Amino acid sequence: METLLAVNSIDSGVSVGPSQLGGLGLFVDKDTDGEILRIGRQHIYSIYTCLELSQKLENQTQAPVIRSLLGFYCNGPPNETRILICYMVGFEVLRRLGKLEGFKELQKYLDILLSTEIDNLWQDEEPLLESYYELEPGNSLVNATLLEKQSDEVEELSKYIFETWRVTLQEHEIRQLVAAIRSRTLEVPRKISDDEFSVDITLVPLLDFANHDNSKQNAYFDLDPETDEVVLLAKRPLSGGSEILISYTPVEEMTQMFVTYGFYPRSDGLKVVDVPFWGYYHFDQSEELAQYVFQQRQPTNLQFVLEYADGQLVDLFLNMASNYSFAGLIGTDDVPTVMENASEEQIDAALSALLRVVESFFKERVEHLEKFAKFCDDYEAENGTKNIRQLVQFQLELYNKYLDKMQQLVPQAGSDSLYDLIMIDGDEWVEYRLPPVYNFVTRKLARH
Ligand SMILES: C[S@@+](CC[C@H](N)C(=O)[O-])C[C@H]1O[C@@H](n2cnc3c(N)ncnc32)[C@H](O)[C@@H]1O
Repeated sequence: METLLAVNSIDSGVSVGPSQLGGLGLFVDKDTDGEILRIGRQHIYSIYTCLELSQKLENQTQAPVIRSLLGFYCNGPPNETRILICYMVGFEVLRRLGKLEGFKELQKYLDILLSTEIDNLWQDEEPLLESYYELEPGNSLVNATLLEKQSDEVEELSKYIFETWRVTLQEHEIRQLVAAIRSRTLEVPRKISDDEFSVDITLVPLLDFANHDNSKQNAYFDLDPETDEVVLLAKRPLSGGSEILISYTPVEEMTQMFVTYGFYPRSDGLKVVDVPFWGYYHFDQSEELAQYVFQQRQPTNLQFVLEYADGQLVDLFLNMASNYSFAGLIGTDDVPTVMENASEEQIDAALSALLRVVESFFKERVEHLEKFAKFCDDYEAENGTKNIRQLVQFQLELYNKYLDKMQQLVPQAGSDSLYDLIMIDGDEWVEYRLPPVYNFVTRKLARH
C-alpha cells in the first residue's frame, strides 16, 4: 500500500486495505475525530486542474498531445467526465512517450486507474447485453453501455493515438481508464467567489478509495474555502482501524448506481428505482395510453421507492407524486382538465387499475427474466461474465416483491390498502422522488 499512500505524499493517517464491501477501502489508522484528511488542489484532478497541468506539461515537453486529443475525442456537446477521461488518456500517452518524468504522483495515479478492478457492464459480453436489450429495450441507462460498446470510438481513439504518436494504448486499456474514472469521480465544490461555489467532477487521489454506504456513512468531504483544499471529515469519533464510509449520493437510484459504480446498494434505508413503462418500447397492449402519456409530456417511467433492511428488499411503494401518467385511465382530455374534474373515487379507481396493469406487466417480465437468467448462467459457464446477472437478480427481486405485495394487499379502489402500495403528493416519502433522469432516450441501438 505504500505506493498508494505516496500519492498524497504526506503522512495521511489513513490506509488503503481490503474492505468487507469488496475491493479496497480507506481506513483510519488511529482513533480520529474531526478532520481525517486534507488534500491540496495540486493533488486533485478536475478539468480545471488538468488544464493547468497539461499547459505546464506542454510548455515543458513541447508535445501538444492533450490539445490534439481534446480536439479528436471531445468535439461533441461538452461533458465534464469525458473531458477528464481525455486528459487522463493524454497523460498516459505522454507517460508512454517518456514525457512524464518528474510527475511521480500523476504516474502513480495513472497506475491506480489502470489497475482498479471494476465490476460493471463494460466487462460483459456484447451478445448478453444485446439479449437484455431485446428484453428491456426501455432501460436507456443500461442500453447506453451497449451503445458505447457497439460504437467504434475507443477503437478509433486507440488508432488515432498510434497513428499520431506511434504509442500503443490498447482498447482494453482505454476502457479500463474510462470505467475507473467514472467509478472514482466525486462531485467536489470549487470556490468561484467569496460566496459562490460550483461543483466539479473530480478525481481525488486517496479519498477515492473511500467506499459508499448511506446508512453507515461516518465521514463526508467538503472544500476548505480558506485554503482550497478538499477535506475529509469524520461525522462522529472513529476508532482506529475502522473503514471510512462516505456517501456518493444522498438518494440512490439503483440503476444509476449499478451502471456507474457496478453495485446495487443494499444498506438499510430507502432507495429509488425508475422502471421504464408506458410503452415507448414494449407495452403494446396500451399503445393508445402510451401515446397519451407521451403527448401529455408525462413521465414515461414509473418510480418505486424501495426499503432495504439487513441487505433485503423488505418493502416498496410506487411513487406517483407529480406523475399523472395514469390520468389517461380516467379520461383522455389534457391532464390538468382530467385531474380537475376527476372525483376521488375516479382517481382511486384509475390508480387501482394502474396497479393491475403494472402487475400483469411485471408477471410477464418475471417470466422472461427467469429465462434470461438461465441463459446468462449457461453463457457465464462458457464465457465467464457476471455483471448482467446482478442486474437480472435485482429486477427479479423488485418485480417479485411487487407481485407479493399485490397478492397480500389486494389493493382496490375505496380501500386503504391502495395507499399501502402507492404514494402520492403529500406523502412523507415523496421527497425520494427523483426527476426521471433516464428512460427517455429513444435513439436506436446500432444494430436495431
Ligand atoms: C471510489 S471507488 C472506492 C474504492 C474501490 N472500492 C477500490 O477498490 O478501489 C468506487 C468503487 O468502490 C466499490 N464500492 C464502493 N462502495 C461500495 C459498496 N457499498 N458496496 C460494494 N462496492 C462498493 C464499487 O466498485 C465502486 O465502483
